[in-house]
Amino acid sequence: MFSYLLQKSRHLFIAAACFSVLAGLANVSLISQINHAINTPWGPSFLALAWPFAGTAVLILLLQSASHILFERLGQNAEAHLKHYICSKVMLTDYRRLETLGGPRIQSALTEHCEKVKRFFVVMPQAMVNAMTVLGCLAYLSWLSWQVFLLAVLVIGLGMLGYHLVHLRAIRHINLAAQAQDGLHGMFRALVDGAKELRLNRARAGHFEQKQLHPAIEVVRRERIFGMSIFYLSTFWGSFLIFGFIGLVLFALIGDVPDRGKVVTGFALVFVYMMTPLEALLIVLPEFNLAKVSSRHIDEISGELQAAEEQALPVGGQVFTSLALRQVCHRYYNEAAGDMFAMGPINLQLNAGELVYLVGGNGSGKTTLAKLLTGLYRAESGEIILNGHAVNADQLGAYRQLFGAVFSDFHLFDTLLTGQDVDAAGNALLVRLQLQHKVTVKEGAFTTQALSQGQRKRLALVATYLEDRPIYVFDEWAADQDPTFKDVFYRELLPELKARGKTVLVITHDDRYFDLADRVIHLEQGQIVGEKRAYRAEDQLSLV
Ligand SMILES: Nc1ncnc2c1ncn2[C@@H]1O[C@H](COP(=O)(O)OP(=O)(O)OP(=O)(O)O)[C@@H](O)[C@H]1O
Repeated sequence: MFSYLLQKSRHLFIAAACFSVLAGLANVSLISQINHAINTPWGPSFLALAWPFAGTAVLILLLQSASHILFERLGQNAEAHLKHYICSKVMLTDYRRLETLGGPRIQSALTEHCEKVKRFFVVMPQAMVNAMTVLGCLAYLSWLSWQVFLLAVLVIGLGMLGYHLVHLRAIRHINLAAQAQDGLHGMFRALVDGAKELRLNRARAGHFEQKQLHPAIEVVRRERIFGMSIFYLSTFWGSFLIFGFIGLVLFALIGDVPDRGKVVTGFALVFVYMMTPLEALLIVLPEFNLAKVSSRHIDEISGELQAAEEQALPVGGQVFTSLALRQVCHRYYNEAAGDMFAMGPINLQLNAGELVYLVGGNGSGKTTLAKLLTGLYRAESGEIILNGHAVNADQLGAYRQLFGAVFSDFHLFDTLLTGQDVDAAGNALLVRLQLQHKVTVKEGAFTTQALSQGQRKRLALVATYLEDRPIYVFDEWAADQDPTFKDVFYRELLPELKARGKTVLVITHDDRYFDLADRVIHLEQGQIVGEKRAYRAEDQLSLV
């Protein structure tokens, strides 16, 4: 991911890196000027050194500011780019895969991991300036004494080897913390979404807080402390080597040379000047490693978010006449519980203008069948036949556009994207569903969503109704509506849709209205066990 991001903004990166490198070189030039000034006697030639000094200092400030601004820009660009990239992958990913992957992992990729990758760019300019300063100081050292220079290279080599070994260990802890953090995102959601349940049940709240939330926070805390402590211990190792190096040079290597004072001052100046950037460099290294870990997590998650190919529907697929599931099968496997739910083989045909009810006990597979029918799930085996033509996996995206649906866990968007002026039609529907005093449709959007769950479900119905698709699926829409709205739904809206030639599949337990359906299909344990045409209340569903 890093190389891709760098590649994408390479011009900006090169410019920012050049500013950083120049700032580092200017830093080194400043130290040689200081050393020169220390060894120049007072007089006009000494005073003449002030102007280049001032010029170099101003140049350093300008270069550093420019590189900071450019790297900040790079960081923000990288974060925004990653968010766009992950979001569009999520949008295109197979629905079932998304269900399996789970919201918390995507959430943490979009927040924490993107932020850490951004930090890479934010800390980069200072790291580059520091690295250049250290390299420049080393070059200056080599000019002062090649023996000292070789010793410095040896020390830095040893330091880097130690760092590498230690960081491998630290990253293991940081990874564990990242995994626990993914779980925490789910818990944070439960903290708000489950606020009612938690307040109504102290035992549950206690269990959730003590056995789940706190332990997970604790794991993140502990593993991050371990990981980061190891990182900082490696900084200690680096500083230890530097002190050892300075001691060796000052007390063992220089010896009794002529002009000893001048030589020692020169070395001391370089050491003092080099120490701060070297330490800053050591401290910043963990951030690079954290960014690397996060980038790997983003790679992993986006690898799992596989977009399907998009192809148009088969010829003649656009004008809907009939739809059939042939030998369609699907399985859920719950690894944790060692449990499996198998649906199918299902054979089912829906024709244009048909009103079909799908009934069955809880957990019999009605919603799963609706998800297979609408193309949200890919069948493990079997076929979907649209207007007599098989729909292949790559055509599912186009196929899904035939449907308007309200599932029981619907999400209500503010805007009604129907491509035409729907305010009048929307407001007329709101009147029929007695919501006109609460909400209106204005410029293609609902004026509010601050309504009861049943009222919001009526809004979802309005939004879907206005989409004007050939096939509608309603998953227990009426379950939480009062009798008046059940009547409006079953006796007015559904027959109206049918009269407009729409095909409607209604998942329901409302047996009072079964007689209004053209067909009632009975599902149990993932199998169609009965079907009745022109159903009457006294009818029993017969086995197929
Ligand atoms: N996302 C999922 N992951 C794993 N298993 C699932 C998932 N969704 C449903 N199941 C399993 O599939 C079975 C059928 O579920 P489904 O929601 O299709 O039933 P349903 O007939 O719509 O039930 P209800 O009337 O309660 O809404 C359930 O028994 C459940 O074990």
